[in-house]
Amino acid sequence: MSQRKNVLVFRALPPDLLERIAQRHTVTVADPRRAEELPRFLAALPTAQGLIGSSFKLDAAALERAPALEVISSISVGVDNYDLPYLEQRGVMLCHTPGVLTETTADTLFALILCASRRLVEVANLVREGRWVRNIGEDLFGWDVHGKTLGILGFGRIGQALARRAALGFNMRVLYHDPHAVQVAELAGQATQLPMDDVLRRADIVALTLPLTDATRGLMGAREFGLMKPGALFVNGARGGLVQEDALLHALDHGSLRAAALDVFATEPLPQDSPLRTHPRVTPLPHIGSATHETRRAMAELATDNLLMALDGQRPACALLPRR
Ligand SMILES: NC(=O)C1=CN([C@@H]2O[C@H](COP(=O)(O)OP(=O)(O)OC[C@H]3O[C@@H](n4cnc5c(N)ncnc54)[C@H](OP(=O)(O)O)[C@@H]3O)[C@@H](O)[C@H]2O)C=CC1
Ligand SMILES: O=CC(=O)O
Repeated sequence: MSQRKNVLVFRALPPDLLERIAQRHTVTVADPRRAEELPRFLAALPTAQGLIGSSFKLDAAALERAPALEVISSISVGVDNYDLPYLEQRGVMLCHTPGVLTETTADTLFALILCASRRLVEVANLVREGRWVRNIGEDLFGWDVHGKTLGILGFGRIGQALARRAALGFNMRVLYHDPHAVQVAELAGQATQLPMDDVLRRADIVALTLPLTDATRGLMGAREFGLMKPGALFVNGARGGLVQEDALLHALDHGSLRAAALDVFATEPLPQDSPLRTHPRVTPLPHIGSATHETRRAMAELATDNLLMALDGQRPACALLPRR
């Protein structure tokens, strides 16, 4: 039996998974995003050997308070909340949850495409608010999705799952950009890799499915929105920091972007005074890409497995750091 260690759980876990961890280690549960729990979180950091949670920025300054730390097990695939060079230099293991959320997140992205193209929120509100008194007119017609060209920036797990839905389910052409030359056999003839600017120029719908890093922060700015086809739809299911939000608003209000469908924002939760919250041509979601019962459960299980393996001195398959 390995040594009992201190684990700080900074995002709610299902009770049975908490119990699994507590059988082996000493657990503190404290969500730093809740003001009343922050003091307990800060008090537990100095002795914590394992951290498990998500949706909270743990930068170098925060982790300086955790000198005993051995592993962070993130309940997410994205790891932009962590300072990777700092963790690498300290030798702290970082694990994440790739794969188990891929299909659900691609579903969400495709739902956003359909929702924004067919204006589902607008017309549902018309019915709810008792304004459906005659057949709708052209002012509320939508745009077809089937047969269009979908551009995908970031052709990894989620990008490919989105491409499959588009090409195989909706007869769409797929253009994608990724640093790797990725080929997906079942999409042969229906998905083409191009430089990013060509994807932007040629796609009717552009979707982001790439990670937020120092290299990709602010990737979509005025120049990039300016390259997009007149009347195109922009979809972000990855991270808000990839987009210069002022440039997006400008493209909506003064450029030729038709609409934006966004699951993620530069600041989350979206500030009350953000123009993106109420813009008539923005479909905003509260970062729900992976938020189904089944997938959130699978993510929590995988993160728990990762944590326990790492605290046992093993390297889980989902360890990103230390790099091999
Ligand atoms: N909305 C939500 O709730 C969710 C959002 N996400 C976000 O989606 C992201 C992608 O997840 P996933 O598909 O599993 O990750 P993957 O690593 O499988 O795919 C991302 C791909 O994007 C590539 N990439 C990196 N930089 C660029 C660039 N400048 N241009 C084009 N492609 C680039 C990566 O290449 P390389 O490997 O070389 O870096 C990789 O092939 C996550 O990082 C996360 O931020 C994920 C889940 C849910
Ligand atoms: O945004 C979600 C993630 O898993 O990353």
